[in-house]
Amino acid sequence: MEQPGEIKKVSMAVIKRLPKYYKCLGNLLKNNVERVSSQDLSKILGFTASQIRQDLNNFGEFGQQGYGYNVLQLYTEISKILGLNTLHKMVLVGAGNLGQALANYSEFRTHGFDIIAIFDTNPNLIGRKINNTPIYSVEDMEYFINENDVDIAILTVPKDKTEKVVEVLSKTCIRGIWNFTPAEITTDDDTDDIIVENVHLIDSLFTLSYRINEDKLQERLLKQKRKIFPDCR
Ligand SMILES: NC(=O)c1ccc[n+]([C@@H]2O[C@H](COP(=O)([O-])OP(=O)(O)OC[C@H]3O[C@@H](n4cnc5c(N)ncnc54)[C@H](O)[C@@H]3O)[C@@H](O)[C@H]2O)c1
Repeated sequence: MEQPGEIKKVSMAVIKRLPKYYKCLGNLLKNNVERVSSQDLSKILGFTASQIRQDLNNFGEFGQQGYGYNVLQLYTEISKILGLNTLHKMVLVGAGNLGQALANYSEFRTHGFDIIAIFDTNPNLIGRKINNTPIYSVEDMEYFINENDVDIAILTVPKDKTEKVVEVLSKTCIRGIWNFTPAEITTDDDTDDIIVENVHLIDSLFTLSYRINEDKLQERLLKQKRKIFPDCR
């Protein structure tokens, strides 16, 4: 049986829900809530209570019948699983529109993700600071990353520059790339050890568009149905 504190491999679907649990438990802690039931969590999060019990069972036997979950214990455990109990050093590559917006977002630091350097090729940017973080020449990136044991690179360079940057990153100790460019980062022998997480706002917008369309379609179908069956709800 899994003991609290032991970490086992969990599915990607569960991992994607973990930040929601983490934020929710954090809010409960702020409100001095010591324990919570899966039913309470279900009301807050919108997942079914049985889904929640199943998800959280991945991390040990935290829940007790009639007691629920110990909020602090579960919060601490999820923070460990998400790797939030350690400080992550990050660099940002590409200090343009998006890069500057991300560098100015102080919430990353609050959660232990510290952007310690920014790299760019533009001589007008090199030497300046964004949110107190210095911008260096991309020429110095490889040395800097290895010297400072950086974990994560945030990629906000133009699409056609991505491959070159990734080539350099693959020679460093970087473990993860948070890729905001539209470029597909292919993993070869060099980049195999680097985990890539893609963020595509456009995909999210398309999903929203699909849902709006679907909603409109449902309304249209309902209107047509009501014409034929006026009592239909
Ligand atoms: N993921 C998303 O949802 C999303 C949203 C908007 C933009 N983007 C993408 O993010 C990237 C940046 O967009 P932007 O609007 O900030 O562009 P931008 O042109 O304003 O900024 C790009 C920056 O990268 C720098 N740069 C160019 N080559 C470089 C290199 N080899 N090394 C380091 N820096 C280099 C440029 O000097 C510039 O400062 C683009 O690929 C864009 O398509 C993604």
